Amino acid sequence: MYKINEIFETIQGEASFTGTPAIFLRLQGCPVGCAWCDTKQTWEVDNVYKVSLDDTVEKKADSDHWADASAEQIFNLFVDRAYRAKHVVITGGEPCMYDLNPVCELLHANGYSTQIETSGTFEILAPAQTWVTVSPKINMRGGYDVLTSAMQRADEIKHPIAMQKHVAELEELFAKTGVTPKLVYLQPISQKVSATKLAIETCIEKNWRLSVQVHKYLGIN
Ligand SMILES: C[S@@+](CC[C@H](N)C(=O)[O-])C[C@H]1O[C@@H](n2cnc3c(N)ncnc32)[C@H](O)[C@@H]1O
Ligand SMILES: Nc1nc2[nH]cc(C(=O)O)c2c(=O)[nH]1
Ligand code: SF4
Ligand SMILES: [Mg+2]
Repeated sequence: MYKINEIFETIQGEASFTGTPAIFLRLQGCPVGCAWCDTKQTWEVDNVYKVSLDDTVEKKADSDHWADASAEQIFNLFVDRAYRAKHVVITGGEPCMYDLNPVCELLHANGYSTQIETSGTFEILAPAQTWVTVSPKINMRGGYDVLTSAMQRADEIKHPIAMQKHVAELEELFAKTGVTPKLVYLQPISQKVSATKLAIETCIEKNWRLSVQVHKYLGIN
């Protein structure tokens, strides 16, 4: 069973798949505790806030309500809701707290592509075809060995930044893990003007890419 915070259809607003119609599956629970996290409502799994699956679909506002669902229930819901997107983004919270093989395999068998957004603090349990976006949480909870294997598995790295030290810690991580990622995105934290300026300058300097959370500028989910 997966604990679902919300399910909605939108446009992927971050990194390589920006602009791609996608169904978002947001899972409940994350122990990492990033100060600037924009989905703090997903951190705790409180049984008081357990609701029915229908009550987690296309939420009007962020909430810490969640529902249990199996891979089959998730897929059936996509069909019932007549979602048209064929790309599924599994995010959270921290989705790698769950074994994502069952849901990804079922979705692949039914013609969907899958993508995971993860902090690299838990082992990634997902099929080889799944696109993995690692947003490495450096100096946060989670072991270094797990983070290294997540970096090796990653199809893209997406790093939220606001200060020069965030750039330095990313480069230190590349040196420490010996991983030179194919695709590196810098994502300004919370659309801050100074963070955006730093990200633009750094991307040009290092030939990395910019990810600006397009959905937030558009005011969509
Ligand atoms: C909310 S997290 C959920 C998935 C997973 N826990 C992770 O951190 O990758 C999804 C993405 O949003 C990024 N993010 C979270 N808060 C942000 C913020 N305030 N500004 C920019 N990016 C943010 C994360 O680093 C991650 O890349
Ligand atoms: N449109 C849209 N794109 C996203 N890309 C990553 C998201 C996330 O919260 O993980 C996200 C999100 O919440 N909405
Ligand atoms: S790891 Fe992801 S969900 Fe967890 S606190 Fe950090 S940004 Fe938020
Ligand atoms: Mg988001």
